[in-house]
Amino acid sequence: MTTSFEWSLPRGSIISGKWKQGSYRVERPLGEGANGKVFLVERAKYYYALKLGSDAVDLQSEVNVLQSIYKQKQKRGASAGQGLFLVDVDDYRAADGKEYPFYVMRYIKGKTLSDYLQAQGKEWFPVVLYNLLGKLAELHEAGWSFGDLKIENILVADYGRPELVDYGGATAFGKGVRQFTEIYDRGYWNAGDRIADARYDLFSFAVLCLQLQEGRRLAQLSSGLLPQTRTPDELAKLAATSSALKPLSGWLRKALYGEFASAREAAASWQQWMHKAGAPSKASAPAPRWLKGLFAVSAAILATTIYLLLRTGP
Ligand SMILES: Nc1ncnc2c1ncn2[C@@H]1O[C@H](COP(=O)(O)OP(=O)(O)OP(=O)(O)O)[C@@H](O)[C@H]1O
Repeated sequence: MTTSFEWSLPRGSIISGKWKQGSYRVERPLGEGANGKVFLVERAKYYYALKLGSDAVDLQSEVNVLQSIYKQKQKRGASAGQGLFLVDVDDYRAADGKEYPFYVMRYIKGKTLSDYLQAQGKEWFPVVLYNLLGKLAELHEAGWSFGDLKIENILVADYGRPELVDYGGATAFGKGVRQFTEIYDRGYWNAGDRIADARYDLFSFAVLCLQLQEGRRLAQLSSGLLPQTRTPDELAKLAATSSALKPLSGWLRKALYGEFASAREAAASWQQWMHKAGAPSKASAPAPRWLKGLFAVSAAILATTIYLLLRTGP
Protein backbone atom coordinates (compact mmCIF):
# COMPACT_ATOMS: atom_id res chain seq x y z
CA MET A 1 0.00 0.00 0.00
CA THR A 2 1.47 3.36 -0.91
CA THR A 3 0.27 6.83 -0.11
CA SER A 4 0.88 9.55 -2.65
CA PHE A 5 3.15 11.49 -0.28
CA GLU A 6 6.21 9.92 1.26
CA TRP A 7 7.05 12.26 4.10
CA SER A 8 5.88 11.87 7.68
CA LEU A 9 5.56 14.22 10.62
CA PRO A 10 7.75 13.77 13.70
CA ARG A 11 6.38 13.98 17.22
CA GLY A 12 5.70 17.56 18.26
CA SER A 13 4.95 18.82 14.73
CA ILE A 14 2.01 21.18 14.52
CA ILE A 15 -0.69 20.67 11.91
CA SER A 16 -2.79 23.76 11.61
CA GLY A 17 -5.81 24.29 9.42
CA LYS A 18 -5.65 26.96 6.75
CA TRP A 19 -9.30 27.98 7.01
CA LYS A 20 -10.38 27.41 10.59
CA GLN A 21 -6.96 27.67 12.22
CA GLY A 22 -7.48 24.55 14.34
CA SER A 23 -4.06 23.51 15.59
CA TYR A 24 -3.02 19.93 16.43
CA ARG A 25 0.22 18.58 17.91
CA VAL A 26 1.39 15.26 16.46
CA GLU A 27 2.00 12.50 19.02
CA ARG A 28 2.67 9.53 16.71
CA PRO A 29 1.51 7.88 13.50
CA LEU A 30 -1.42 5.49 13.94
CA GLY A 31 -1.48 3.95 10.52
CA GLU A 32 -1.37 4.53 6.85
CA GLY A 33 -3.20 3.32 3.78
CA ALA A 34 -4.05 4.13 0.21
CA ASN A 35 -6.00 7.26 1.09
CA GLY A 36 -3.70 8.89 3.59
CA LYS A 37 -1.81 8.83 6.85
CA VAL A 38 -3.46 8.82 10.24
CA PHE A 39 -1.82 10.48 13.25
CA LEU A 40 -2.61 10.57 16.93
CA VAL A 41 -2.78 14.28 17.72
CA GLU A 42 -3.48 16.42 20.74
CA ARG A 43 -5.40 19.64 21.07
CA ALA A 44 -6.22 21.33 24.39
CA LYS A 45 -5.39 18.09 26.30
CA TYR A 46 -7.72 15.94 24.18
CA TYR A 47 -6.48 13.24 21.83
CA TYR A 48 -7.86 12.78 18.33
CA ALA A 49 -7.06 10.85 15.18
CA LEU A 50 -6.18 13.10 12.24
CA LYS A 51 -6.26 11.75 8.71
CA LEU A 52 -4.11 13.60 6.23
CA GLY A 53 -4.61 12.77 2.58
CA SER A 54 -3.44 13.97 -0.76
CA ASP A 55 -6.66 13.56 -2.69
CA ALA A 56 -9.35 16.03 -1.66
CA VAL A 57 -12.11 14.07 -3.44
CA ASP A 58 -11.34 10.77 -1.65
CA LEU A 59 -11.14 12.45 1.72
CA GLN A 60 -14.29 14.48 1.08
CA SER A 61 -16.30 11.34 0.42
CA GLU A 62 -15.21 9.94 3.81
CA VAL A 63 -16.16 13.24 5.43
CA ASN A 64 -19.60 13.08 3.78
CA VAL A 65 -20.27 9.64 5.24
CA LEU A 66 -19.20 10.65 8.74
CA GLN A 67 -21.38 13.78 8.54
CA SER A 68 -24.35 11.80 7.31
CA ILE A 69 -24.05 9.25 10.15
CA TYR A 70 -23.77 12.07 12.64
CA LYS A 71 -26.92 13.77 11.32
CA GLN A 72 -28.80 10.48 11.39
CA LYS A 73 -27.78 9.98 15.01
CA GLN A 74 -28.86 13.49 15.93
CA LYS A 75 -32.26 12.85 14.38
CA ARG A 76 -32.66 9.80 16.58
CA GLY A 77 -31.42 11.73 19.62
CA ALA A 78 -28.48 9.35 20.07
CA SER A 79 -25.44 10.51 22.00
CA ALA A 80 -22.77 12.21 19.92
CA GLY A 81 -20.18 10.81 22.30
CA GLN A 82 -20.30 7.47 20.53
CA GLY A 83 -19.05 6.52 17.13
CA LEU A 84 -16.40 7.95 14.91
CA PHE A 85 -17.65 11.50 14.80
CA LEU A 86 -16.00 14.34 12.94
CA VAL A 87 -14.24 17.08 14.85
CA ASP A 88 -12.75 19.25 12.11
CA VAL A 89 -12.14 19.37 8.36
CA ASP A 90 -9.51 21.65 6.82
CA ASP A 91 -6.40 21.97 4.63
CA TYR A 92 -2.80 21.92 5.82
CA ARG A 93 0.08 23.64 4.06
CA ALA A 94 3.07 21.32 4.45
CA ALA A 95 6.78 22.06 4.37
CA ASP A 96 6.88 21.13 0.65
CA GLY A 97 4.59 24.12 -0.04
CA LYS A 98 1.68 21.91 -1.11
CA GLU A 99 -1.72 21.79 0.52
CA TYR A 100 -3.09 18.55 1.94
CA PRO A 101 -6.70 18.06 3.06
CA PHE A 102 -7.27 16.56 6.50
CA TYR A 103 -10.05 15.68 8.84
CA VAL A 104 -10.04 15.08 12.56
CA MET A 105 -12.11 12.37 14.23
CA ARG A 106 -12.48 10.67 17.57
CA TYR A 107 -9.45 8.58 18.51
CA ILE A 108 -10.32 4.93 18.99
CA LYS A 109 -8.03 3.40 21.55
CA GLY A 110 -8.27 -0.19 20.51
CA LYS A 111 -6.80 -3.23 18.88
CA THR A 112 -7.63 -4.69 15.49
CA LEU A 113 -10.31 -7.37 15.72
CA SER A 114 -7.93 -10.32 15.38
CA ASP A 115 -5.44 -8.91 17.92
CA TYR A 116 -8.28 -8.26 20.35
CA LEU A 117 -9.60 -11.83 20.12
CA GLN A 118 -6.10 -13.19 20.47
CA ALA A 119 -5.46 -11.11 23.58
CA GLN A 120 -8.86 -11.48 25.27
CA GLY A 121 -9.83 -14.96 24.14
CA LYS A 122 -12.07 -16.36 21.45
CA GLU A 123 -15.02 -16.38 23.88
CA TRP A 124 -15.41 -12.71 22.99
CA PHE A 125 -16.13 -13.58 19.36
CA PRO A 126 -19.97 -13.72 19.66
CA VAL A 127 -20.19 -10.50 21.69
CA VAL A 128 -17.87 -8.38 19.57
CA LEU A 129 -19.37 -9.59 16.30
CA TYR A 130 -22.88 -8.98 17.62
CA ASN A 131 -21.91 -5.41 18.50
CA LEU A 132 -20.43 -5.03 15.04
CA LEU A 133 -23.76 -5.98 13.47
CA GLY A 134 -25.27 -3.12 15.48
CA LYS A 135 -22.69 -0.71 14.04
CA LEU A 136 -23.48 -1.88 10.50
CA ALA A 137 -27.19 -1.49 11.15
CA GLU A 138 -26.64 2.15 12.24
CA LEU A 139 -24.68 2.87 9.08
CA HIS A 140 -27.28 1.19 6.87
CA GLU A 141 -30.06 3.17 8.51
CA ALA A 142 -28.20 6.31 7.42
CA GLY A 143 -28.29 4.96 3.83
CA TRP A 144 -24.69 3.73 3.48
CA SER A 145 -22.99 0.43 2.96
CA PHE A 146 -19.52 0.18 4.55
CA GLY A 147 -18.13 -1.54 1.45
CA ASP A 148 -14.65 -2.55 2.57
CA LEU A 149 -15.45 -4.55 5.70
CA LYS A 150 -12.35 -6.47 6.81
CA ILE A 151 -10.32 -7.23 9.92
CA GLU A 152 -7.98 -4.25 9.46
CA ASN A 153 -10.88 -1.79 9.37
CA ILE A 154 -12.32 -2.76 12.73
CA LEU A 155 -10.80 -1.53 15.96
CA VAL A 156 -12.05 -3.00 19.21
CA ALA A 157 -11.97 -0.93 22.39
CA ASP A 158 -12.39 -2.23 25.95
CA TYR A 159 -15.32 -4.51 26.76
CA GLY A 160 -15.58 -5.68 23.15
CA ARG A 161 -16.84 -2.41 21.67
CA PRO A 162 -15.96 -2.44 17.96
CA GLU A 163 -15.62 0.69 15.84
CA LEU A 164 -15.41 0.86 12.08
CA VAL A 165 -12.51 2.92 10.82
CA ASP A 166 -11.70 3.90 7.24
CA TYR A 167 -14.88 5.02 5.53
CA GLY A 168 -13.02 5.16 2.20
CA GLY A 169 -15.12 2.29 0.83
CA ALA A 170 -18.47 3.51 2.18
CA THR A 171 -21.00 3.78 -0.64
CA ALA A 172 -24.52 5.19 -0.74
CA PHE A 173 -27.13 2.45 -1.19
CA GLY A 174 -27.77 1.84 -4.88
CA LYS A 175 -24.34 3.03 -6.08
CA GLY A 176 -21.46 0.78 -7.17
CA VAL A 177 -18.93 -0.22 -4.47
CA ARG A 178 -15.50 0.98 -5.67
CA GLN A 179 -13.18 0.14 -2.78
CA PHE A 180 -13.26 -3.46 -1.59
CA THR A 181 -10.95 -6.36 -0.74
CA GLU A 182 -11.39 -9.36 -3.03
CA ILE A 183 -11.78 -12.14 -0.51
CA TYR A 184 -14.60 -10.27 1.29
CA ASP A 185 -16.29 -9.22 -1.93
CA ARG A 186 -19.65 -10.66 -3.02
CA GLY A 187 -18.69 -10.20 -6.70
CA TYR A 188 -15.47 -12.17 -6.29
CA TRP A 189 -17.45 -15.15 -4.96
CA ASN A 190 -20.10 -14.90 -7.72
CA ALA A 191 -22.68 -14.28 -5.03
CA GLY A 192 -24.13 -11.05 -6.42
CA ASP A 193 -23.26 -7.66 -7.83
CA ARG A 194 -21.28 -4.77 -6.37
CA ILE A 195 -24.24 -2.48 -5.90
CA ALA A 196 -24.21 -1.19 -2.33
CA ASP A 197 -26.91 -2.59 -0.06
CA ALA A 198 -27.17 -4.07 3.41
CA ARG A 199 -26.64 -7.57 2.01
CA TYR A 200 -23.29 -6.59 0.50
CA ASP A 201 -21.89 -5.85 3.99
CA LEU A 202 -23.55 -8.92 5.51
CA PHE A 203 -21.81 -11.09 2.94
CA SER A 204 -18.44 -9.55 3.91
CA PHE A 205 -19.40 -10.00 7.56
CA ALA A 206 -19.85 -13.75 6.97
CA VAL A 207 -16.44 -13.94 5.27
CA LEU A 208 -15.00 -12.00 8.22
CA CYS A 209 -16.25 -14.77 10.56
CA LEU A 210 -14.54 -17.36 8.35
CA GLN A 211 -11.39 -15.27 8.24
CA LEU A 212 -11.29 -15.05 12.04
CA GLN A 213 -11.99 -18.72 12.74
CA GLU A 214 -10.68 -20.51 9.63
CA GLY A 215 -8.25 -18.00 8.06
CA ARG A 216 -5.87 -20.61 6.69
CA ARG A 217 -8.56 -22.83 5.16
CA LEU A 218 -10.24 -19.78 3.64
CA ALA A 219 -7.01 -18.68 1.96
CA GLN A 220 -6.45 -22.23 0.65
CA LEU A 221 -10.02 -22.38 -0.65
CA SER A 222 -9.83 -19.10 -2.50
CA SER A 223 -6.45 -19.83 -4.09
CA GLY A 224 -7.50 -23.35 -5.10
CA LEU A 225 -10.63 -22.34 -7.02
CA LEU A 226 -10.98 -21.01 -10.55
CA PRO A 227 -12.85 -17.69 -10.82
CA GLN A 228 -15.99 -19.41 -12.19
CA THR A 229 -15.99 -22.07 -9.45
CA ARG A 230 -15.95 -19.56 -6.60
CA THR A 231 -19.44 -19.73 -5.10
CA PRO A 232 -21.11 -18.84 -1.80
CA ASP A 233 -21.78 -22.56 -1.42
CA GLU A 234 -18.02 -23.22 -1.11
CA LEU A 235 -17.92 -20.73 1.77
CA ALA A 236 -21.02 -22.23 3.37
CA LYS A 237 -19.42 -25.69 3.20
CA LEU A 238 -16.30 -24.35 4.87
CA ALA A 239 -18.42 -22.95 7.71
CA ALA A 240 -20.32 -26.25 8.09
CA THR A 241 -17.09 -28.21 8.48
CA SER A 242 -15.54 -25.83 11.01
CA SER A 243 -15.93 -26.88 14.64
CA ALA A 244 -15.99 -23.23 15.75
CA LEU A 245 -18.52 -22.10 13.14
CA LYS A 246 -20.74 -25.18 12.83
CA PRO A 247 -23.33 -23.87 15.33
CA LEU A 248 -23.49 -20.66 13.30
CA SER A 249 -23.54 -22.30 9.89
CA GLY A 250 -27.27 -21.66 9.34
CA TRP A 251 -26.79 -17.96 10.11
CA LEU A 252 -23.72 -17.74 7.88
CA ARG A 253 -25.49 -19.47 4.99
CA LYS A 254 -28.27 -16.87 5.15
CA ALA A 255 -25.75 -14.01 5.14
CA LEU A 256 -23.82 -15.56 2.25
CA TYR A 257 -26.96 -16.03 0.19
CA GLY A 258 -28.33 -12.55 0.94
CA GLU A 259 -31.31 -13.87 2.85
CA PHE A 260 -31.32 -11.30 5.64
CA ALA A 261 -33.31 -8.22 4.72
CA SER A 262 -31.27 -5.97 7.02
CA ALA A 263 -28.42 -5.91 9.51
CA ARG A 264 -31.00 -5.46 12.31
CA GLU A 265 -32.70 -8.69 11.29
CA ALA A 266 -29.31 -10.40 11.07
CA ALA A 267 -28.37 -9.06 14.53
CA ALA A 268 -31.64 -10.32 16.05
CA SER A 269 -30.97 -13.77 14.62
CA TRP A 270 -27.36 -13.67 15.91
CA GLN A 271 -28.64 -12.75 19.35
CA GLN A 272 -31.05 -15.71 19.32
CA TRP A 273 -28.15 -17.98 18.50
CA MET A 274 -26.15 -16.46 21.39
CA HIS A 275 -29.00 -17.15 23.82
CA LYS A 276 -29.41 -20.70 22.60
CA ALA A 277 -25.70 -21.37 22.72
CA GLY A 278 -25.44 -19.77 26.16
CA ALA A 279 -22.81 -17.36 24.82
CA PRO A 280 -22.22 -14.33 27.04
CA SER A 281 -24.48 -11.46 26.02
CA LYS A 282 -23.55 -7.78 26.28
CA ALA A 283 -24.93 -7.61 29.79
CA SER A 284 -23.12 -10.70 30.99
CA ALA A 285 -19.90 -10.33 29.02
CA PRO A 286 -17.03 -12.32 30.51
CA ALA A 287 -15.55 -10.53 33.50
CA PRO A 288 -12.20 -8.97 32.67
CA ARG A 289 -9.22 -10.17 34.72
CA TRP A 290 -8.95 -6.91 36.66
CA LEU A 291 -12.59 -7.26 37.76
CA LYS A 292 -11.99 -10.77 39.03
CA GLY A 293 -8.95 -9.43 40.91
CA LEU A 294 -10.99 -6.63 42.40
CA PHE A 295 -13.61 -9.13 43.55
CA ALA A 296 -10.96 -11.27 45.25
CA VAL A 297 -9.49 -8.22 47.05
CA SER A 298 -12.97 -7.07 48.22
CA ALA A 299 -13.79 -10.56 49.49
CA ALA A 300 -10.50 -10.68 51.45
CA ILE A 301 -11.17 -7.25 53.04
CA LEU A 302 -14.71 -8.32 54.01
CA ALA A 303 -13.44 -11.56 55.55
CA THR A 304 -10.75 -9.70 57.55
CA THR A 305 -13.31 -7.12 58.78
CA ILE A 306 -15.71 -9.84 59.94
CA TYR A 307 -12.85 -11.68 61.68
CA LEU A 308 -11.71 -8.51 63.49
CA LEU A 309 -15.28 -7.61 64.49
CA LEU A 310 -15.83 -11.08 65.91
CA ARG A 311 -12.51 -10.99 67.76
CA THR A 312 -12.91 -7.55 69.30
CA GLY A 313 -16.62 -8.21 70.05
CA PRO A 314 -18.82 -5.82 72.12
N1 LIG B 1 -10.09 7.06 14.56
C1 LIG B 1 -9.03 6.26 14.64
N2 LIG B 1 -8.52 5.94 15.85
C2 LIG B 1 -7.43 5.15 15.94
N3 LIG B 1 -6.76 4.62 14.88
C3 LIG B 1 -7.20 4.92 13.66
C4 LIG B 1 -8.34 5.76 13.46
N4 LIG B 1 -8.55 5.87 12.13
C5 LIG B 1 -7.59 5.15 11.52
N5 LIG B 1 -6.77 4.57 12.43
C6 LIG B 1 -5.59 3.72 12.14
O1 LIG B 1 -4.97 4.13 10.94
C7 LIG B 1 -4.97 3.07 9.98
C8 LIG B 1 -5.10 3.66 8.57
O2 LIG B 1 -6.32 4.39 8.47
P1 LIG B 1 -7.29 4.19 7.26
O3 LIG B 1 -7.58 2.72 7.11
O4 LIG B 1 -8.44 5.11 7.42
O5 LIG B 1 -6.38 4.67 6.04
P2 LIG B 1 -6.60 4.39 4.51
O6 LIG B 1 -5.59 5.20 3.80
O7 LIG B 1 -8.01 4.68 4.10
O8 LIG B 1 -6.30 2.84 4.43
P3 LIG B 1 -6.72 1.76 3.32
O9 LIG B 1 -5.63 1.76 2.31
O10 LIG B 1 -6.79 0.49 4.12
O11 LIG B 1 -8.03 2.15 2.76
C9 LIG B 1 -6.12 2.15 10.40
O12 LIG B 1 -5.92 0.83 9.97
C10 LIG B 1 -6.06 2.28 11.94
O13 LIG B 1 -5.08 1.40 12.46
